[in-house]
Amino acid sequence: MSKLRRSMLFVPGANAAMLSNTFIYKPDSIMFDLEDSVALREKDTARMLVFNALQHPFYQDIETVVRVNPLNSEFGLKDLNAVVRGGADVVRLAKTDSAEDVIAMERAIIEIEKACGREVGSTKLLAAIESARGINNAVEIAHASERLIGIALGAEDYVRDIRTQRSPGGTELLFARCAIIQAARAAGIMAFDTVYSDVNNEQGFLNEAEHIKQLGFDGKSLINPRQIELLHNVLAPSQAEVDHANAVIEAAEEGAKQGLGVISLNGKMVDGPIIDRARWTLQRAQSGIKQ
Ligand SMILES: CC(=O)SCCNC(=O)CCNC(=O)[C@H](O)C(C)(C)COP(=O)(O)OP(=O)(O)OC[C@H]1O[C@@H](n2cnc3c(N)ncnc32)[C@H](O)[C@@H]1OP(=O)(O)O
Ligand SMILES: O=C([O-])CC(=O)C(=O)O
Ligand SMILES: [Mg+2]
Repeated sequence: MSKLRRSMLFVPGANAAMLSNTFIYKPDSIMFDLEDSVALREKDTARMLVFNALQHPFYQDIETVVRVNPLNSEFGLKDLNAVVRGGADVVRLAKTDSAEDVIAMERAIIEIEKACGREVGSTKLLAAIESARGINNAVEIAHASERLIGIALGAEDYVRDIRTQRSPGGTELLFARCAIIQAARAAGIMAFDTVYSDVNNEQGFLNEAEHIKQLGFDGKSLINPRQIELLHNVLAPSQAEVDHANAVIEAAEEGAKQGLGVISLNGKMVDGPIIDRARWTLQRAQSGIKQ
């Protein structure tokens, strides 16, 4: 079973209090941020705080992702050094516009891994696409490095770039979301949706979570711990789905004994993709059932 990455919680890198206790909320991944949530005058402090947090025992049993500043900024290479040496599992590239951005980041990581004795290839990458140009290049970006665990949408920057704003139904993001899903699946990597910024709007968050589940995303970037359980519950299969998946597997096994490739269950066709889907539902159920 591939690693679960339903919830990836952003934590502002300069916020010492949040850095010291975020692990208690148990998101699937913690995403320390050195980029847009950190003020310019706090960049150096944030880098040091995140470097220390990465090495703390509390963060050894949870996946750590760090969003670094772009390499062409004055902070990018310093961030990368701290993050790779600190032992982050994954580096998140912000504002990825092209495959070259990923390749440049990979080259820089290789140098640092060699210099600090970290196994070459052990630092994974996650590319966030946040512009029209990036969406146009999503396929190349998704294939740009063996280190990529996935690609993600960054919608706040994206809507600014295409000159609109986010709406409750997300019409303005449909093209970008589908482009990301398509590119990720074709490359065999994961797809992550963007943050929902209206923190106190629980119903709006739930609607968006249902929408991105239907589109096929593996998970979503989050900005607040209250969003974690809500998201996990939306992404979990219901008891009825689990019961149906078990019935499909049983019927498929019975059909296989009789040498049948396609069978009927309660008047509905069951064949290869439907059986695969049932197995996937049962795998997801191991992490919880919808309440
Ligand atoms: C467009 C982008 O780039 S998005 C990515 C960058 N942005 C971020 O990282 C923002 C992360 N989120 C936050 O900073 C905050 O959640 C805010 C500012 C959005 C809302 O803050 P608040 O209104 O204080 O949140 P809330 O009242 O729900 O906080 C409850 C508790 O959760 C903690 N908390 C809130 N957000 C986070 C977080 N992202 N990570 C860890 N802990 C958090 C608070 O410190 C508080 O803890 P306490 O009870 O021990 O005092
Ligand atoms: O990647 C995200 O979801 C957050 C972000 O930077 C954006 O929306 O611009
Ligand atoms: Mg952004």
